[in-house]
Amino acid sequence: MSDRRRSPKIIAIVNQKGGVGKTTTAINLGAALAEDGYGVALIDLDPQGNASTGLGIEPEDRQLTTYELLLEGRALSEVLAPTAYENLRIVPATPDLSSADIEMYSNRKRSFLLKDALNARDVETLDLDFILIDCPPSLSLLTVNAMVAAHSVLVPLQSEFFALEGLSQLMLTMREVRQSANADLRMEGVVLTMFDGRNRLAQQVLADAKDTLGELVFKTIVPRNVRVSEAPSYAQPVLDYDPMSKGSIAYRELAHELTSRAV
Ligand SMILES: Nc1ncnc2c1ncn2[C@@H]1O[C@H](COP(=O)(O)OP(=O)(O)OP(=O)(O)O)[C@@H](O)[C@H]1O
Repeated sequence: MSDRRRSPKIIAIVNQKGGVGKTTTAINLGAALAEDGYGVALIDLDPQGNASTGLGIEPEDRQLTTYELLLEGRALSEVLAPTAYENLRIVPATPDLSSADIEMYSNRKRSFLLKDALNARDVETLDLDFILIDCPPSLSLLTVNAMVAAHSVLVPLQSEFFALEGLSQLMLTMREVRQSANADLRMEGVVLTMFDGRNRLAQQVLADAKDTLGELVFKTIVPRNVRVSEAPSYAQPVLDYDPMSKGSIAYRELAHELTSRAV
């Protein structure tokens, strides 16, 4: 581990399109970073709670969740749950979080609730290098909270028709957040997911993404790989379920690409 920070780097995993690989990337990038010895906390900010399920947190074990972190003043240290990986912990989510958007609106600090929770003093004592935030498929107040709290945004992009269409709206939201609440918010990068190199459309999406976004496109491309899609039903990251699968190799590469940049 090259650069152990006192304050973790906070990365929001965002795409308002559903089913593009946000949760899969949060779980497996988190697992790959943890495998490399980094301390990682994954915050499940999606009321579907798929990241929590995918990491084996049973619904009955989700007493303290992202909801309590955001709306009931619980500290990160209280709501973090262990996973099978020593270095990977998670703040789980339940469907309760779906009402958070509405409840937050009446709060004057509604966009800053997650930032305030992650700025609390206890966070520096938790031995964390990265906090990954798995966002819901919308640009709702929950996602805005993630962007306000984060140092950077990582966008999983599924290699399919219209993949790039939603990006301009996402960039616009980032610009608004920069202007109003988080001037330093950076684009960490765009990672192509579920990529099938034999598919001409996928190749076209990759070419278009590189044209539009240049260096912001990660060199690592996550292939479509059935082992990746099987792993959540065994409540495991694919890195555990099938360590040598193409999906596992890609997520390890993504972790290396991320950490080889200035953190
Ligand atoms: N590389 C991959 N190869 C095969 N299947 C994949 C891959 N990545 C993700 N999937 C599958 O695609 C589906 C959607 O992925 P995922 O849940 O990560 O997307 P999401 O963007 O988090 O969805 P939502 O917007 O609903 O939160 C899941 O069934 C997942 O297992």
